[in-house]
Amino acid sequence: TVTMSWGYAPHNGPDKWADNFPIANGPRQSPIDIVPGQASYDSGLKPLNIKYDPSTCLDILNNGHSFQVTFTDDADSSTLRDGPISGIYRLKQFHFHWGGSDDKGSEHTVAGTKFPAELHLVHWNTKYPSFGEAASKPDGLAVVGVFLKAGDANPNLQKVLDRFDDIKAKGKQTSFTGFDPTCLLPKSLDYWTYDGSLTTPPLLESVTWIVCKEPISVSSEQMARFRSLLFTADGEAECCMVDNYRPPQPLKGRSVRASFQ
Ligand SMILES: O[B-]1(O)OCc2ccc(NC(=S)NCc3ccccc3)cc21
Ligand SMILES: [Zn+2]
Repeated sequence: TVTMSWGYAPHNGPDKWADNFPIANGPRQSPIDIVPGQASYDSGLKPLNIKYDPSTCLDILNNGHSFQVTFTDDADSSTLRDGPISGIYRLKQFHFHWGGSDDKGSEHTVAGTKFPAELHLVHWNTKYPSFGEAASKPDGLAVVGVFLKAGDANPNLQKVLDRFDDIKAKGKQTSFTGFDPTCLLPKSLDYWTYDGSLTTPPLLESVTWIVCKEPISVSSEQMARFRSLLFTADGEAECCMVDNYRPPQPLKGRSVRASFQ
């Protein structure tokens, strides 16, 4: 099968994904616009229980759609528990989505507000044997989303950005160890949660979304660094990696719950 070269350009971007991935028009697609006034506070929601082990951090990769930091997930070393989920979910990778300017870039929006970027920490349910298996189950994945807001430089984020010279082009990968992504979480772990999907093909409807209310900071210089990455591989005409976000999708009757009042 010729895997479709999906992307974010007019010819292969979000408006074209349904051609090869009909689930793009499914009942629980992501991202969504979160309207705080319409979210219902659920006192039954537990606080997030996040425990990451920096020794599970493996490498950093430019996959042509974003850059991702990947973790070894053959043990319950870096896990997400409680919150809206049951059982133990293991951290697999984190990545970002961002814009070509500070007025756009996040996938989720808050009452229509776009942030310059959004972090996704991807976890899979250990009731399944692997990430690939879990990715096709309705309770298979749990993704923690964190908004990035323009402001002071973020020294923790800088540790990741300092490796960009090694992964500028699509397919580039370099070792990246000893990083604890807890340092990328906001002070408050108040969150909204709803049932959704991957926001990139194959758009599988297997994600319990957990979107933090509080953003973390990023400076405009740091955002410029994100935009210095390339969608393209060495030898191809250079195309800056920007606007790698899917716009909000129809809620289709879903409810969004809040862990806070
Ligand atoms: O929506 B997201 O951008 O944020 C959350 C999230 C998690 C995972 C992905 N995609 C992955 S891991 N695809 C490869 C794959 C997909 C399915 C099976 C095997 C392998 C994208 C996103
Ligand atoms: Zn993502």
